[in-house]
Amino acid sequence: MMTISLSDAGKRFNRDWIFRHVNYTFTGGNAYAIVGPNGSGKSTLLQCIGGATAFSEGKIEVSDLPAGKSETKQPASISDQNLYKHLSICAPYLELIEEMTAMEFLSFHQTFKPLLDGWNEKKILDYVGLEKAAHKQIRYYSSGMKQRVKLAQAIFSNSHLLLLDEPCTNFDDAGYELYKRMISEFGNGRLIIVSSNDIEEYGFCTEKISIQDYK
Ligand SMILES: Nc1ncnc2c1ncn2[C@@H]1O[C@H](COP(=O)(O)OP(=O)(O)OP(=O)(O)O)[C@@H](O)[C@H]1O
Repeated sequence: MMTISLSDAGKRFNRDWIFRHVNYTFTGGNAYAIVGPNGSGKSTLLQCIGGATAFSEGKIEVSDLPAGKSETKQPASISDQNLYKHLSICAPYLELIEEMTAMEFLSFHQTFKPLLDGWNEKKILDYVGLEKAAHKQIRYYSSGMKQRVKLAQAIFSNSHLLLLDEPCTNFDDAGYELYKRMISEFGNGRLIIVSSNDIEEYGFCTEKISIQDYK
């Protein structure tokens, strides 16, 4: 079970503080929404949690208790340098490798981040409705199709921490349905943090963090 604790965490760019004094504990098996207006710092907080960028002040502590171990055992703490091994992320600023086909991309990606047990590239592309485009270069995909690949890559990676930044960008109604189905089928037991302003994207989250409370 993964736990992430933020103590007095803050982030600034140059002289501007984006958020400060965040004291919060995220625990595995739960889903959290980070909400706030455009430019308020939702993506920045998510990137700091994922270790893509550092907090400017405060502390982040991450621990993970392997499944099946007794809760009384001391959880293993995870260093900042190792956190990336435990997480997967879907975000607008992360690029796909457009020269590859979706099949090649998932295949490449799983060489450094294994897929969920029992899944392979073909099964995943079938699941997300891209079976006909599986062997087409991603550069020829529509924006919604690209988003399906991004989301599939994050959700079907075998990770305990799932960071979703505006996960339904460019989705049509069927895309939203697919997203909800994926969360309910593959979200259990994971720690999920969604950064979004769209209730359709974060409606399943049980906890809500308003970034405006940390200005
Ligand atoms: N690398 C950077 N250098 C300087 N300022 C930055 C940088 N990245 C983000 N910012 C600023 O930090 C603030 C928060 O940006 P962020 O992208 O986290 O907001 P957001 O809440 O996710 O917005 P949106 O809802 O539009 O996605 C913005 O004012 C932005 O201009």
